[in-house]
Amino acid sequence: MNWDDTASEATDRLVGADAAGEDQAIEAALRPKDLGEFVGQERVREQLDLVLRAARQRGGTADHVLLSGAPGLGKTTLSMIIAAEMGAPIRITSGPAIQHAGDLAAILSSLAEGEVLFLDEIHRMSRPAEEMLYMAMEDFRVDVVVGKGPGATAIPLELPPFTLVGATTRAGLLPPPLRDRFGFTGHMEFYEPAELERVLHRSARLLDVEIGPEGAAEIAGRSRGTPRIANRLLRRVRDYAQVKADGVITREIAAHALGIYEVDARGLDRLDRAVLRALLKLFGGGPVGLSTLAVAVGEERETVEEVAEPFLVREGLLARTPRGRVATPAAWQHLGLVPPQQAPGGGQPGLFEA
Ligand SMILES: Nc1ncnc2c1ncn2[C@@H]1O[C@H](COP(=O)(O)OP(=O)(O)OP(=O)(O)O)[C@@H](O)[C@H]1O
Ligand SMILES: [Mg+2]
Repeated sequence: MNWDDTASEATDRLVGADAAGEDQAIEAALRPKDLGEFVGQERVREQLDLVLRAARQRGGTADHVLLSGAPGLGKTTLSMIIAAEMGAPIRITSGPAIQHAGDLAAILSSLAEGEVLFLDEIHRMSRPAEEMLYMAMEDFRVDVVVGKGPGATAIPLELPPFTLVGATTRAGLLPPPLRDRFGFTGHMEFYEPAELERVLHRSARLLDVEIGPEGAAEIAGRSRGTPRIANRLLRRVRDYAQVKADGVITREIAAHALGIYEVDARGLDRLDRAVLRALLKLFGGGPVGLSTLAVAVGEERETVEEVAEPFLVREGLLARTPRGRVATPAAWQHLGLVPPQQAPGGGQPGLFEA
């Protein structure tokens, strides 16, 4: 068995960026179908638009495209848009699904001319498959090895021109020879609240939910810059609006509903706040070691480090220093607490220092 506790902990969260069970079915329905519908990511969209237009004008296939960015920012969505814009079919697979080079050879040799091959989690492909991919990308050719040992021969196989779209959450893990073979790399950024509001209005329309501008702003502010989270929070708020009110999502309804789910105004959930509160209240804002902090909140080290901390760091609430975890002034402010040095009576500075 291969239980990945950290991953399951992360996907169970309402504000987790990875796709959870319920998401997968509904995401297909909410996916923008063309570049015009795709919200935000202006730079990537503009660049990609040029790449695709030029390819269409030439009547050829588009260059290989690498999409990198955090989970839930729209990489899979964009890959489908690329195929749609090129009027090409799309084949979907992922790095972990390709165990052997032979698996990849089978997929590549069955591609139609101009087809888009979407390779999700491309950083998790096996080494031999990766090497086969180099040649396929560059020369549209693979060597299929027949037989074993000294009698083995490599039979070259011509491939029809195709467009590889690779997606990765960890661009840094890609070997440079692979990265270099993409004609275009799009880095997906976290979304601005105003962009998430547009995503929310669009999704609400598709889900046939009535939402006011302030309701959308309230949800957007809690969505951690991520459309997937925005769409998920929208569904929870919709339930609440339907059961407890007249179905219309206002600022008040959104704030109430997300309060019930313990997602606060900045998008922190119970775990995030537990970590911050322990850091502030038990350790005076740090520095404190990760293990000590994890014990204090009754979680595994990995959960604190991989599930809670990245967002706290991104939000400027927590810093990882060589001496341990340290809270920033914004953390005190967010939890409505006063740092010890400023407390009336002087507090007890130095008490928790190493
Ligand atoms: N720019 C956007 N405009 C509107 N909706 C978006 C946008 N980007 C993403 N979404 C929505 O967010 C959801 C998640 O997007 P998607 O599955 O493409 O993310 P991803 O980057 O592939 O995530 P992962 O890394 O987990 O595979 C989709 O349902 C999609 O509808
Ligand atoms: Mg995806």
